[in-house]
Amino acid sequence: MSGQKVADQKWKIALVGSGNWGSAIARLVGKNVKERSDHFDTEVKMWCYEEDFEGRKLTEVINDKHENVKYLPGVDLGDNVVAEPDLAKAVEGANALIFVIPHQFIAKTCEQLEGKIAKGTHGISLIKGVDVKDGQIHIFSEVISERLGIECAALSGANIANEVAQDSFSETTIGCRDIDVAKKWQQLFETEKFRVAVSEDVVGVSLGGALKNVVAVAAGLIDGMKWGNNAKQGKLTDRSLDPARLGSQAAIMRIGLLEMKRFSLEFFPGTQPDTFVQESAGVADLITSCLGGRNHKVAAAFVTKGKSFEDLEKEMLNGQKLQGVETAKELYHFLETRGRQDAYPLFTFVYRVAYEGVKPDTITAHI
Ligand SMILES: NC(=O)C1=CN([C@@H]2O[C@H](COP(=O)(O)OP(=O)(O)OC[C@H]3O[C@@H](n4cnc5c(N)ncnc54)[C@H](O)[C@@H]3O)[C@@H](O)[C@H]2O)C=CC1
Ligand SMILES: O=C(CO)COP(=O)(O)O
Repeated sequence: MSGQKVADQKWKIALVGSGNWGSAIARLVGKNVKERSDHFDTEVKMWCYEEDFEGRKLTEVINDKHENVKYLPGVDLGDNVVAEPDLAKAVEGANALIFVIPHQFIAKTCEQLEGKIAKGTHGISLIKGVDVKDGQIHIFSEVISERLGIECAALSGANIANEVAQDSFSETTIGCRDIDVAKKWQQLFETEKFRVAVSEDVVGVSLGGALKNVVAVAAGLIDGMKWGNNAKQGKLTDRSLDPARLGSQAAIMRIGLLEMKRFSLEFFPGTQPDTFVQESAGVADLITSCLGGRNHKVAAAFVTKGKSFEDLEKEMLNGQKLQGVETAKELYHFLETRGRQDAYPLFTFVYRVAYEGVKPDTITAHI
């Protein structure tokens, strides 16, 4: 592709991932490439980490029904989205890769891809999390870029997969330093109902999505503590917010947002503080996740059911993965190596509740 302007290149897309968000994005991208076939190859490969589904291979069922019956049931993915269990085959011939797997699996997945990706391939990470190793912290665009030797942008925003899959209106942010490449990604993802803004702040876009997951856990704990009576009366719903407690939620979001910003500026100098307030990847994603995401839902159940996060993830998410609790652990260990846990009381509190048995109702003594 060298020498050719990005706008004139025809991109062939492959997704590395096929979970709840992966499938919703595969559907959206699948529709767009059909409509924009001058710019994109019309087949979209989707790598599936293979598993059995009711006695059959999940990939076979997806390709038969054009539906990810496990991770996005009831949604037509389109006949040009092709599930592929072999990672190397899934990315073969693609020159644009969308990375969308739970963050704990990216290292292993990159390991399998090393040496298999052509120079000049474009990447974008939709993963919400951070990579912490040997006292160092990185965003996943950097990890992918370094491991695979390709440029990698980021996409993050207030995007609940099931809502995007129903074409509800929402916004997102692409972080990409090369404006021509950013425009091409925008052309791939944007629809009338899925608005895509572009920012050069790849780090801010990535950290907004990663860090808000920890805050969403705290928000869920708050809701869980106030749900006691409703739960007993059988009125508990995924999104039941007690109107009398909205101030508590707002307090968690405000405190959380400040920690997110402080953390980003301290450890990723050059992050643009405006990203957190102006972009969907910042405050909008924080609000959405604190009101309605999986992290919030499971954290509320942690209080009401008294089970571990690990057990609740298995029980409530049917194979989908929580990112916030794992991220809280990674942040805690990173901060510990620098003696900075006390500067981030909310992040630290979430870690202590999840892993050290600290009681959620002591939150106000900690933050
Ligand atoms: N679901 C959502 O609403 C949104 C999710 N995200 C982010 O996108 C990323 C991916 O999330 P989802 O697509 O929702 O995934 P998910 O939470 O549905 O996770 C299930 C996926 O993980 C795969 N998996 C399980 N074990 C694996 C392994 N060992 N190696 C590789 N893959 C394995 C499963 O096959 C399945 O495809 C996460 O970082 C998440 O925070 C971002 C925006 C919205
Ligand atoms: O990132 C998300 C919404 O933007 C989804 O958050 P959860 O993983 O908590 O569902």
